[in-house]
Amino acid sequence: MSTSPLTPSEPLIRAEGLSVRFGSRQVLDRVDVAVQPGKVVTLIGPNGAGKTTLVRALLGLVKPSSGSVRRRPGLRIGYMPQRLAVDPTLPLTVRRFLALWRPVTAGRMTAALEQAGVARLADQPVQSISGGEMQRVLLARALLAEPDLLVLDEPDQAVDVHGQAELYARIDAVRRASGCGVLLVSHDLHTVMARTDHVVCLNGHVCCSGHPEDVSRHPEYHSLFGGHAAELAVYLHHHDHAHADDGSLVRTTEGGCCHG
Ligand SMILES: Nc1ncnc2c1ncn2[C@@H]1O[C@H](COP(=O)(O)OP(=O)(O)OP(=O)(O)O)[C@@H](O)[C@H]1O
Repeated sequence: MSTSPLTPSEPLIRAEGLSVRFGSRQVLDRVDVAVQPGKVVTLIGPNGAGKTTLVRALLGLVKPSSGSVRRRPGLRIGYMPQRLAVDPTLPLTVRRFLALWRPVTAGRMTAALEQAGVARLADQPVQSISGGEMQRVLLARALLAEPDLLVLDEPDQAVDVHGQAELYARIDAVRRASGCGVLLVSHDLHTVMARTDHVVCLNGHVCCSGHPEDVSRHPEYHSLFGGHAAELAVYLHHHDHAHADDGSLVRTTEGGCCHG
């Protein structure tokens, strides 16, 4: 198994045979995943499946017990964690909160706040903003890195349905403008299926992975997500097309396979 850095013709980041143990408990078992520039890869799986652990191992925050994580040299990663505790006693505006981690120019700060749709909150105390607004502030924080790879751990939690659509539109706009790759953890199967290039269905190991439509037909996906999976299979059945760059319809083929 190679441990050398990835070249420009390879993905931005790649995990191969990645296993993680916490004490005697094996949380990840020989997981393979890779993110290409400009593509969205989504990790789905039940609670405790190891999604956050996989993200943290990719970021170098958790040490694998075996396997490798390789990156392009100099890869800039913007990470939006599931949550970030803010000390309620610290008098911090959103702007100052965002500057806690790295020196930021005023122009970069403004751009990140605008890209995340929170420019109007810049001078509000960070403790006073809502949960959904905080998610977008955390997106702005990830964007300050000017990332080649945006890693978003459940960005849609605490966000209402309207807010979710807007949040995903913003993430999509960033991806299109910068060409960054996106690695997403989500429990929102509808969003995953509609907005993802590649899905990895995780439950300690990779149950199945591939194009969302292919994964939605996979028996392991159905056994993990039960009734929700069936609803989506019906929904997806009518979506046997894609859109070309000019907006025209392109029929896509039925079938395909999943890779475990
Ligand atoms: N630092 C740690 N030490 C011990 N066990 C841990 C640690 N981090 C995670 N775990 C355990 O590993 C398992 C996987 O956790 P993880 O947070 O990766 O799951 P997840 O798929 O992200 O779950 P969720 O959907 O609930 O966020 C859980 O059982 C968790 O308790």
